[in-house]
Amino acid sequence: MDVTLQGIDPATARALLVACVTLLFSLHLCRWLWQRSALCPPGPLAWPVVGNAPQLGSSPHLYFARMAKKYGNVFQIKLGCRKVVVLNGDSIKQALVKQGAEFAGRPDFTSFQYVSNGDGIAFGTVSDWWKLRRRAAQSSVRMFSTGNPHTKNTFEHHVLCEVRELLALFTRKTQEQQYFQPLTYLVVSTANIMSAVCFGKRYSYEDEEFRQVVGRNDQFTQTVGAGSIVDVMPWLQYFPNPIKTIFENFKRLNVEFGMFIADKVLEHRKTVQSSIVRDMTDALIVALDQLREKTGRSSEKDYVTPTIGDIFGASQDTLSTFQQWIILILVRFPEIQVRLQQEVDKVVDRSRVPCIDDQPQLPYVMAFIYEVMRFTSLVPLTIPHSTTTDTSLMGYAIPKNTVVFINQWSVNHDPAIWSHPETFDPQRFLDQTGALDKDLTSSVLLFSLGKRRCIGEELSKLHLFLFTALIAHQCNITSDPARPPKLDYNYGLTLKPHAYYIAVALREDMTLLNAATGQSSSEEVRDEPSLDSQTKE
Ligand code: HEM
Repeated sequence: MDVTLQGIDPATARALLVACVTLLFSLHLCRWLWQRSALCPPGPLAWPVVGNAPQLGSSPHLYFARMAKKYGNVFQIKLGCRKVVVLNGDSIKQALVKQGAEFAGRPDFTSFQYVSNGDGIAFGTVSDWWKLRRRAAQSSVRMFSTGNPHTKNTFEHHVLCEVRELLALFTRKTQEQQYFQPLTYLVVSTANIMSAVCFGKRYSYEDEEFRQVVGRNDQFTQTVGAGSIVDVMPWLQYFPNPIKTIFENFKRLNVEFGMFIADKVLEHRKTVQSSIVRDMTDALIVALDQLREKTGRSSEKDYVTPTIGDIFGASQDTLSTFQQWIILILVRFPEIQVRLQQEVDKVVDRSRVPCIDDQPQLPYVMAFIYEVMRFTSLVPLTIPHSTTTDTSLMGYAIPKNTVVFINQWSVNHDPAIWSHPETFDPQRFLDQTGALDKDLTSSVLLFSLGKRRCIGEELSKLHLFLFTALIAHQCNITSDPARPPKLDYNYGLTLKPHAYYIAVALREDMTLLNAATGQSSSEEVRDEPSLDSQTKE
């Protein structure tokens, strides 16, 4: 030691030491950075400030599917200054089911704070209290839909009554205008079914407050859908621009929606009894009050409003959009409408209306519904997820709090699963004996998977079955030859079909529907609707 250091003064020795340590540290850092970048998901080059936002275009799910072909099922983009990992194809099951807890978070997006005041289930991130509330919400949904034969029958009655009102309205509109736009009526009709189960009340098609509350779904879904600009470039809120205006409207509609729901909860609280649970709001008041007591949160705020608000909001938007697609597809493919009619006529005949118990005997109806789910993928990306911890997926490192987009569309249009995925063909879900192919129906991804899977899946399938079977049994729907229907849509959390025009003719009269709903055939339909907004669609 003495020999090597001989002739070197202490200051030089110290400098050499520092240089060596710095060199070693730099080498180590370079290696670490290299390793990290090697493990990062690949992805397209991003622009400064805006990232890949301009590339998303009007259909981000299609852009993501194209990028997945280039970079693989797990890739990364930048939106504004946020990194977003996009999952496609088989990586979705791996993340949401096999590594469910790690991918179950929600990002801290600005828009999410305004939905249900940031206290809801759908847009809130995971916590123990959130899990308890989610479970309570799930069981109250079941209690008023698919829980047992009695609840199923009550739910069926709500659907029957609303389909009856809707068809009476549609035939009257056809008489008055020949061809009319059905989109808004389908929203009010669906919202009424969910209002009956959530609040024990239906509304007239003319009710201004109700129309205001449910008539702005498109503004809501545009802002919370994956790829929404305000969430990744929040600075856009601070000076006048179109995004700021959209966001201001979004905030206003959330406040108004919250007030509508809070009012219903308040009314229920005045008369609720734990021995007679009348509807989902009652069920949630009882369940959440018990939970608050059990967990020592009695003094905390009331979570009934955000919870029932999420159920009502999530259900009426998705189900009404689904119905809009069903009607559009029936007029776009009239031969499929005829095939549905043939099946229901054969199984149900013309002496009664279709009911829940007919479902196993109506495989083509179910095949049609699954094909509408697959083909439209009307919720193309789920609500954005985030990682709850540092994790890795398919060999790529994904840090905690990374925003994750789940591209359901990519699964439903994967040519490895579906032959000619761009063709609408319900037959693909039937096996050689004409029975529903359960393996294939379970390959459709629309309600997500894992810990964030939709809590309304069973209710939705029951609702959509009844709606489709009743429509096929009761009426003929045709499109306006002067305005042929197109399958175009506006992107958002749900894909909204563009306006289209239809005419509706009853196949017989309303006698069977009246009898099934306990309505005398001479009775007038309850409301005379005049939705001005129809002309604005
Ligand atoms: C066709 C109808 C429907 C479709 C396509 C649909 C689809 C979805 C999707 C894709 C999600 C997001 C899952 C995720 O982020 O991974 C979701 C969440 C949710 N849905 Fe549905 N949904 C439908 C109907 C309903 C109904 C009828 C209800 C209530 C009765 C409902 C209540 C909810 C709730 C509360 C969540 C949030 C779950 C969570 O964050 O843990 N949905 N739904």
